[in-house]
Amino acid sequence: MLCPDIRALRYDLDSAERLAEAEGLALAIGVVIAHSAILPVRQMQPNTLFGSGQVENIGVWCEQHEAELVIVDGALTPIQQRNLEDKLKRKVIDRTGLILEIFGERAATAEGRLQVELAHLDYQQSRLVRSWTHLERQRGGFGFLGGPGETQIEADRRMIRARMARLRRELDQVRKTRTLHRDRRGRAPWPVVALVGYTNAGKSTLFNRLTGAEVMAEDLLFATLDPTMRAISLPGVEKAILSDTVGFISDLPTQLVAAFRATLEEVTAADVICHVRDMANPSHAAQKKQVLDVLADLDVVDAETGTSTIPILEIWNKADLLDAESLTELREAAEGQGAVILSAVTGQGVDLLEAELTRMLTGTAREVSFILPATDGRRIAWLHAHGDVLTEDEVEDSDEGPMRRLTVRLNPKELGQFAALS
Ligand SMILES: Nc1nc2c(ncn2[C@@H]2O[C@H](COP(=O)(O)OP(=O)(O)OP(=O)(O)O)[C@@H](O)[C@H]2O)c(=O)[nH]1
Repeated sequence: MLCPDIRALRYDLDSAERLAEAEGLALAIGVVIAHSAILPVRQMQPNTLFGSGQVENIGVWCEQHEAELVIVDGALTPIQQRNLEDKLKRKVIDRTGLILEIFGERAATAEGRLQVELAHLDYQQSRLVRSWTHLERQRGGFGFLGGPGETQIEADRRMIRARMARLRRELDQVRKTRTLHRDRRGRAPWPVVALVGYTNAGKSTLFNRLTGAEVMAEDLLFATLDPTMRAISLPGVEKAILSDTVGFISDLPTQLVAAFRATLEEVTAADVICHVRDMANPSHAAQKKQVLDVLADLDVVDAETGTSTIPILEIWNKADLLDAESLTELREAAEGQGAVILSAVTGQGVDLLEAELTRMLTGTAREVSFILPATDGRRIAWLHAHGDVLTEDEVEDSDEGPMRRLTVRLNPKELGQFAALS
């Protein structure tokens, strides 16, 4: 596992933290790490990224440890990858390749799988295109055109393009179905709580604790690629939906940002976002920034002011790993910031989280539209008595007799009461 420390680049995490994260990612797909190194790169070498002395050292490590795979936690051009493979006589993958492997292994839903395949093809295509232009330039230099190489690469590119077009159509279809489901849920009288957080922060553990579900308890990064939704009950709120999301990681390669944005769309429909943070991790501040950047990307948080369109509750997790002194300091800070300190593993503090969620959910009113038979005087009167009716009109051309459409502001508790009327 090689972590290039490239002088010309700015990193959010320091190199030891980056290496630790990358090792975690590799472990998540069952790679056994024989040797790790941080390699300073003063000047990026176009052919091999690393300098020739460094490449030699890598070769020695590979021999010593009988390594089968070399992972470079950075971006390699197709040429660098090929040259390194030639010199080291081993498979070499870069960070995008590694994350694609993980995503590929973890994708659970149809949409997740389609997205992973699309991202994979996109990655392959860029490699083919680039090596093709490279070949073309060479051929031009020798003064002849065409040749067997070109036809093969052209054919590969055509095949990839066709497959990508088909995948996009399938994805569109899956998304339409998902939106339909979400609309249906949007009309359902249950508030949605979305768990977000940096990878390994403890979202799945907390999700299991709150829902009582044995979903995944392994010590794995990316235990969740696709949002998982479950109903939870909170004191005072009849029912709420808890959704777990994919863990955020630093430096997500751009091809993947687009591909995985959709898995986070659930977050934009949430009533409350719980941001789970691993307070025992020394990089928790940098990790928080990464999470807020992703939320800004989803237009949930304003990148300039830091204000959010959806209330965000910070959960300071892994309290059991902190010493008494740090815990006292955190308690004071949490009070000022409205954060909840807990341990998803021991369960300590989870009752405080439930109480805070109840408070937030019963406090926030939502705009909901109902279409009711005009003859249903009881429920229409109930909405006027309990909610804030914003609009009320007749639905034209209804097949089911005269209907009325009411747009009402109700808090989740009232929504639950209204549902219980029918
Ligand atoms: N000691 C301690 N360990 C915790 C706590 N919460 C989670 N963990 C551990 O942290 C690791 C990661 O937990 P997960 O729940 O899988 O983390 P996640 O945020 O869902 O991770 P991704 O799926 O990668 O996004 C596991 O080994 C958990 O057992 C906690 O409160 N205390």
